[in-house]
Amino acid sequence: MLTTNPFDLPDANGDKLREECGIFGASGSEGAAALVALGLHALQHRGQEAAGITSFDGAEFHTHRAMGHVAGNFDSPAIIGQLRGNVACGHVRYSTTGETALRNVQPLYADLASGGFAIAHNGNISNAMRLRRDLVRRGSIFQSTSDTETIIHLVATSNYRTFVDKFIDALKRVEGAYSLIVMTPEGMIACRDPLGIRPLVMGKLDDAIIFASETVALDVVGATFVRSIDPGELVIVKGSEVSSHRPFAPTEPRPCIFEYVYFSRPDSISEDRSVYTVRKEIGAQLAIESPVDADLVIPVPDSGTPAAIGYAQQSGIPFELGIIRSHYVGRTFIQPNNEVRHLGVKLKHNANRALIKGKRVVLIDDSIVRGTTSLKIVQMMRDAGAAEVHMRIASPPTRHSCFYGVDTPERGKLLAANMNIDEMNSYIQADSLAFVSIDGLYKALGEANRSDTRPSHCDACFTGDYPTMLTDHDDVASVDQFALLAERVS
Ligand SMILES: O=P(O)(O)OC[C@H]1O[C@H](OP(=O)(O)OP(=O)(O)O)[C@H](O)[C@@H]1O
Ligand SMILES: NC(=O)CC[C@H](N)C(=O)O
Ligand code: SF4
Ligand SMILES: [Mg+2]
Repeated sequence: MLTTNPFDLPDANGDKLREECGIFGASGSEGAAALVALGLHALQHRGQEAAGITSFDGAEFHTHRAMGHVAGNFDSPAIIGQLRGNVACGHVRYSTTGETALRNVQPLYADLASGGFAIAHNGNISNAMRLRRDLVRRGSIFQSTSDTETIIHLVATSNYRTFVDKFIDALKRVEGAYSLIVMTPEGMIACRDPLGIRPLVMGKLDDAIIFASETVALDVVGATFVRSIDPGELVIVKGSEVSSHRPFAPTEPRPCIFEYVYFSRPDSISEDRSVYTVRKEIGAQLAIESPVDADLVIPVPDSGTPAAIGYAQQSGIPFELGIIRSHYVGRTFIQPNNEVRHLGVKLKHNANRALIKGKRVVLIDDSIVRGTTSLKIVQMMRDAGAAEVHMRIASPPTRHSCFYGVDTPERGKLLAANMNIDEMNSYIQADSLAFVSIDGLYKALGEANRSDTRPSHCDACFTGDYPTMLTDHDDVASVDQFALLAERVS
């Protein structure tokens, strides 16, 4: 369904696996907002729907939030100039709860009894609906449909005395995934949920303390990496004073393994591991587990590239850029609907014909979600004259939805939730298809295999083993069950 303007894309309908959000905070830096804008720019791959920055000048909070990219929204000196103060935090968004609308763009802000409160959140609260219902019954008036706003109301209605105690009380009532940066008149707090599902790191730039979703954002602003925020840790910055608090009972962390597969930028360091090196290692595992006789290893750019280098090095098959990617199209994960997604893939990738003709090629991509990309790329290789097309995927089949800050399509739309590998192979029309095993993925992280009893990461989208309660999901399921029962009874 094309309009007369082929680039005039219809509104998002939210049924595609999207990425996450990115958060960045700076405390103690003159013109902190400019630094935050640069940091958010480095995190743009994590969220391209909307961006926002809130600053505090010692007396007042200032906010600018808008739909669209960081560059378009924060490249004007007038806007940056109005975000006064030496403390600021910001957010790039992909929505997981609440529609793509200005009222849900973060940082969210409220005037509480304790003063101003701004919050930037990466993750998703898996009992937000239940909490919201209870809060609304008790009189809370929500301004947005975002899960993040429940934290504001829980803080506002907490019976504890100090702000920090109210905040901790609120966190103890939410389940799911959250990396947060919050600002109050007293200072900045950065924290991670007890399982550390979403990432968050701390850096330093002269006297300023920086918090960011990924280390790449520290690099971009010239900050040095200090350490990761620990799962369940709150770091409080008040002027030049930094203190660490651990209000939760210690648990085995479960950071998201998909950060290594796709979300993080390859030049980031995650939990002391280079994301690039892990991706190469996954490719090498894939070559060990699923070798193929071929002439060329070809990456599906962008995020298939490091794994393809690993596959080529391990197999000895030459690596070539057999697909050229347009730099003017973003990630196709985020294309809003099927028609546009197909168009997007064609706009984005093109076969390097001169290289392909008559060759047996191994295509390497990081993941298959709906299969849109694989289907197109295999066909593209055939059209360019490939003799054989073998597809190798640097993650296990994505069979389950994510409830922790990644907007996965519902299960029914995940190719691997509906088909076995042979069926998927027929669907994408490749000569062969293989995925790295779940143990192979853990081997790439330096572990012997996946521990079934104590897995070191969240890998629920591959295994269905969710590390937290999923209250809202279960509520919906029980409502559905109830409706089904009522239907049967009537
Ligand atoms: O099976 P699908 O539904 O097509 O989704 C999977 C594809 O989407 C992602 O690429 P994307 O284009 O989003 O980003 P990238 O440029 O970082 O690879 C991923 O790397 C796969 O190529
Ligand atoms: N992807 C995310 O981390 C989203 C944060 C939050 N749940 C929102 O929808 O705004
Ligand atoms: S379900 Fe998948 S994408 Fe979501 S947090 Fe777990 S590993 Fe990451
Ligand atoms: Mg891709």
